[in-house]
Amino acid sequence: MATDFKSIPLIVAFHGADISPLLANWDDPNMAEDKGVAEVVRQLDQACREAGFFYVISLTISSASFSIRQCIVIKQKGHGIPDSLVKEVRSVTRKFFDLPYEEKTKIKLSAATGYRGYQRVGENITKGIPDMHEAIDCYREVKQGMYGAFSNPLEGCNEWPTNPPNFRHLMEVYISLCTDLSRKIMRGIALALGGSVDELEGKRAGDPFWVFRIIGYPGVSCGHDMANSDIGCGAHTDYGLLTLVNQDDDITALQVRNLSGEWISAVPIPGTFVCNIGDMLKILSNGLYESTLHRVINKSPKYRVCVAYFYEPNFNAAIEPLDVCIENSGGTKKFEAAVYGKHLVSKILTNFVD
Ligand SMILES: O=C(O)CCC(=O)C(=O)O
Ligand SMILES: [Fe+2]
Repeated sequence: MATDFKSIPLIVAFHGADISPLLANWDDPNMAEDKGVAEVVRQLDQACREAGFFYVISLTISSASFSIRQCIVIKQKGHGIPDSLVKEVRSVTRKFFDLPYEEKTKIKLSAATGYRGYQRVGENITKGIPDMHEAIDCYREVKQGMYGAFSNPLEGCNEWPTNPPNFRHLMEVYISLCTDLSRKIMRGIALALGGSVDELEGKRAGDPFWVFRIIGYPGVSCGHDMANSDIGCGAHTDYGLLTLVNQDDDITALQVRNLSGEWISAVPIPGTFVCNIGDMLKILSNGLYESTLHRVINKSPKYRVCVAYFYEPNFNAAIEPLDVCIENSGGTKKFEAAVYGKHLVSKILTNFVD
């Protein structure tokens, strides 16, 4: 939202590049001195300032059809999420949503399940309006009394379907790989903000919470009542640090708002994640980075699948602007400290009607 961007910047991972990559050097304490890393960090900074959204690509460059001039280059080694797994995650998601409602609702989300599980189309609410999507919501486990009273609503284990049979295993492997990838990207963002490599670890996000949404958006001809709303997911910002969106390759539906209020499509690029920054990173950066408004409208006749992984701070972290960001943004602290878990719980409690 910070500028009038007209497209989402691209960050590319590919074989054979001679630029030393952020992802291959992520655990090197001196990684900031690597020229290749410095270039990635510069471009991450630009993407976060201008759009708050960027693509990360895991294809070989020859199979990607876009202008290399726009790309931020990261070598593939160390990326860690095979494209076959990324696709399989969408494929089992589609199989689950294809099941009859009676089957899906066996893992129904409710206050009693810690807001984990399946929700039907229209059950999730954004700013008072039902969203035209169905979903399975998952969160990192919260044990009873783990963080005190404020975490009570989220206590519980995830509700996984038994059909398709490999669903849970696949998703858990995927979540773990998304956590690793996000941590590496956040190291680049920490440097981009002028902090140390581990600025966004330890008490801030050394033990990161995660949120995981498995989402299906009916197409316009799928028989759902579109009279009330054709919005798959209403305009919102994400709550945490960094989101990795794994979307269908053939449907353009995710839209991102720029400074003048235009909605810019995050056109799918096969083999990529769309990444965006959340409210907690906006606070940490003292507003240098914006958590950009986005929404989803599926105007296609086809059913759209999206699997969104959200990398978050420690659940009980008090998040406030980094000193270096206050200095770099005029010296005034623009946000008071916010406890991440409280922010999350307050959002979740307004997302559902009883
Ligand atoms: O469906 C998408 O592309 C994005 C979904 C989203 O923005 C969210 O779940 O926060
Ligand atoms: Fe979102």
